[in-house]
Amino acid sequence: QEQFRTGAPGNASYDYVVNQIVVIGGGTAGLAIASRLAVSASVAVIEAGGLYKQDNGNQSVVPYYGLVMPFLGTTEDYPRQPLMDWDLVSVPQPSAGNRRIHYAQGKTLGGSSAINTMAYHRGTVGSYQRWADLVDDQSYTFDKILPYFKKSSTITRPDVQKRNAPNATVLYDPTVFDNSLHGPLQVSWGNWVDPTQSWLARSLQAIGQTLSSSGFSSGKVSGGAWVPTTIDPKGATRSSSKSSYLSFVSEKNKAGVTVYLHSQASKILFDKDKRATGTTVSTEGREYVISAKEEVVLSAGVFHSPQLLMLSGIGPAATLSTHSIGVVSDLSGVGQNLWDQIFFNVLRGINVPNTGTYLATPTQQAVALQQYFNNTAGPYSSAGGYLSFERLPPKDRAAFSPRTASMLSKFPADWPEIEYIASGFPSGIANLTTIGAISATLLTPSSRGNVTIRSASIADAPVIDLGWLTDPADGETLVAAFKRVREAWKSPAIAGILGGPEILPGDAITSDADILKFIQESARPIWHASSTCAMGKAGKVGAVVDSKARVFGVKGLRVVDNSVIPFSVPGHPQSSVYMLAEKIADEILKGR
Ligand SMILES: Cc1cc2nc3c(=O)[nH]c(=O)nc-3n(C[C@H](O)[C@H](O)[C@H](O)COP(=O)(O)OP(=O)(O)OC[C@H]3O[C@@H](n4cnc5c(N)ncnc54)[C@H](O)[C@@H]3O)c2cc1C
Repeated sequence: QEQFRTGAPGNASYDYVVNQIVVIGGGTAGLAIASRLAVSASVAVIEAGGLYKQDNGNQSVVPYYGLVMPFLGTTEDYPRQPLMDWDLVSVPQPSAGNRRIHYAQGKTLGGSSAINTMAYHRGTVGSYQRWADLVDDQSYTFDKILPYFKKSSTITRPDVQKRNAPNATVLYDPTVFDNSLHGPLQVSWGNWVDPTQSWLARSLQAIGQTLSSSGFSSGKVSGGAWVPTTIDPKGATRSSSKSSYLSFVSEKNKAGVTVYLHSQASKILFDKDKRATGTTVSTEGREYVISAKEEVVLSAGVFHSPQLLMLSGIGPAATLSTHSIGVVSDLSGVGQNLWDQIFFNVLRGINVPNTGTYLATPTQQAVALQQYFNNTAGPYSSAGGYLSFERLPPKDRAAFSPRTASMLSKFPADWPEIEYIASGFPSGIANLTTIGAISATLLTPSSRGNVTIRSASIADAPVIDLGWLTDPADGETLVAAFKRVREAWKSPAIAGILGGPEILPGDAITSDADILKFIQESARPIWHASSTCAMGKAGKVGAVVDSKARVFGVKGLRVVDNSVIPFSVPGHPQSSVYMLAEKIADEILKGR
């Protein structure tokens, strides 16, 4: 049975609580793996945050808000929401306008699955083959992991009547889902389509990114599609790891998960044989130990998993010694190899409505609310939208330096370089309904960042260097993508809706140097950072866990979250995070 504890257990100031398995971090991967393991083990989940419905209300439940939550702002002066977000701000990024970037991460039961923008799709056949090769384990090829993708998700086809959008036809391959498995995560389409997006989709199709007939979940990520989202179609609400996996396990009344809310793990403990025995935890200022008879699973996410490893004596020996932390396992890769995908927008005025147009006045909002409550439809049910992926065409690659061409040639042939997203928002400018945005996201970053610790205390946030644009190949690729975005904006398919010249960066920006400067000054995170505790072959420099997610050099400790995926999967990662949790849960259950 699902249980929540909000205070420290027992009355003493220092207690022991023993479970078979302790999962640190009740986020996307953490709740998925805990729920599966609870079939036969007693599992404790230690989560630093609370319950998002209480702490963030509709914002993290109603799909529309997923796209506009204010605390997702990326500048240093973003509106803070400490009940939901870790308030992480990077060090200045010298190759990106020297900006410090606020990088939102969910601090709540459900983790980042409770604040993400819900797009759901999978990586490419070639990218998973790369994963398998990097970790020397062919059980990571697409064919072999497909059963875990299927096990984790249930798809519901779009409700065409409610969507009421003949120009936004959904195409996907139903054979790569299997609803008979009752996968906890709900995948469906919003019952509303932003008119701006269906217009801008045409511009991307007009420049050669044709509509994919199979969508993006069958191992091909190319061309355009209306992407499905992690929305539960029953009430048109967010499907997070909490609302899906954790509710699923309690419904099935399995052995049970005990969740410790507002509880921060501060140090993983080891016995003399370097076996993980549990973790120290602090709840509302009280310190105690939660012990694990079998194993500890660390699922604290891309920034906090490496932090906790280092605080516990696992990491680069030099870093540990700087902070007087005893070395348990000297692993140079902990906190290194940070991959991140960044994007920029090119904005133009357009004269078609956007979703916000329908929510502009209190009367409109009241109508929309009724549509949402009575019919799970209307603007509040909107999420996801139109995504388009491509490898840049030969004419655009022709400008690449030999080095950049060579860096890009190292990616598998089916790995797209750029993702384009079409969106729009109210303009606030007289006689102009909408500011349309076409963004380009870099999916083949060569720059790498890192995470380290500020001190030996969990109270100090990790130090994050995103490494943005430090490799010139990334700037060159994004300059080429910028030109593709302008080509889309200039396509005759949308000439009739344009209202005035380019708003951002503006028609004066034409040289490669100026375009690059614009990109450096405006690049933003799409929040897909990964790979800071990379999975790899035993003995390979930089590898932190093996292909079963076991940490090298110690026993009884695995890391299962987006930090171990050895690269940023092309596109949006949550499906792969859930897949990994399912795969490792299977592994653990088989070994019990
Ligand atoms: C704003 C945003 C939008 C995104 N949009 C999309 C999208 O549309 N599609 C998509 O596929 N992906 C998207 N992503 C990415 C995706 O959501 C993440 O990659 C994924 O959720 C990461 O899962 P995780 O398990 O690695 O970490 P998380 O889900 O972040 O879980 C980590 C958990 O550990 C907890 N924790 C950390 N440290 C401690 C500690 N010391 N003690 C106890 N608990 C701790 C945290 O509070 C959190 O609950 C988005 C991410 C963000 C932030």
